[in-house]
Amino acid sequence: MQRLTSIAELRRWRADARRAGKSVGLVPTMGALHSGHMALVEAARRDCDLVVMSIFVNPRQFGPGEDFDAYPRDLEGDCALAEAHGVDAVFAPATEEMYPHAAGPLIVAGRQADMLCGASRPGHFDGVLQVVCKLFNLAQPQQAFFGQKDAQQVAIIQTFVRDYNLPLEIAVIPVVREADGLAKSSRNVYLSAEERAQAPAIHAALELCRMQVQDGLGPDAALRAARMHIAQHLPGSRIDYLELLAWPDLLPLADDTLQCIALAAVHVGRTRLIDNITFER
Ligand SMILES: Nc1ncnc2c1ncn2[C@@H]1O[C@H](COP(=O)(O)OP(=O)(O)OP(=O)(O)O)[C@@H](O)[C@H]1O
Ligand SMILES: CC(C)(CO)[C@@H](O)C(=O)[O-]
Ligand code: BAL
Repeated sequence: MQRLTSIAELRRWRADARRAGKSVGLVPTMGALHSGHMALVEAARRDCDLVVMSIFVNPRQFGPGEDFDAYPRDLEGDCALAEAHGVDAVFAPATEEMYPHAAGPLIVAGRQADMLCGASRPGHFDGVLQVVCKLFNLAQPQQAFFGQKDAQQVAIIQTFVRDYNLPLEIAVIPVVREADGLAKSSRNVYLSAEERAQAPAIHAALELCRMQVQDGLGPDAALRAARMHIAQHLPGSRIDYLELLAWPDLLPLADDTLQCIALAAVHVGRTRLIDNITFER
């Protein structure tokens, strides 16, 4: 596996792939890799000749007071795991390599960024689009792989790719969970033993919401039941949002909505966890 740290090295790697007639799959990550990331790698290996993974904790998607400094970093462990899973190249640039200027031209995410995580993390999705756009331009992948765990991110990136006619396909990989239902996340390491034991209540609440809707209950009643479940099973937590929307456009449910998504962000101690499930009504 090749380890690339400069933009020039990534460009050379990409040019070699083109000369060899190989297709490229990009897996963008912030590192602290787990089996959720590996599901993205496996899909990329199935679909593409070569897989490049980026590992970059992108400062521009963190707001003031967020966990940029505390975010788990383990480049050596990540590279070993990536290599063991057949990643061909890891691109792990320094911040100055990606952002040589203090301020760059901003990409402003549209309507889909005004709610959910975008409402509590203003500017977050502008930062995501900025780094993702640079990675797409550098790696020029035929496909880029993202996790459904970050559902709003997926919707915003898909809209961006469509609106700007970017020449690549976005592949979306289902949420990988622990045996008890907790979505795998690099931030799970922040949880205390007690918080970790209670955290599966988020997924259980989303499932409860799904069952209620599929049993014919209205969205408000289903969301109330889900909120109550979290209050009972995750005492001391704070719900940032818990919503039921149409998927993938993230619009309010209409009478004829078929594809739904139940999404939650919950503060568990000092950790903010997100999760979602999609289902048919
Ligand atoms: N449990 C998971 N299942 C599927 N995809 C995942 C999962 N966790 C992360 N991913 C995907 O991996 C990619 C990189 O995510 P990232 O490096 O932010 O990891 P993360 O575990 O989501 O971290 P955090 O929870 O701190 O945001 C994203 O596309 C994300 O959706
Ligand atoms: C897509 C991404 C790697 C951009 O920094 C990040 O938002 C993430 O890990 O989901
Ligand atoms: N996976 C989303 C990246 C973030 O929380 O900044």
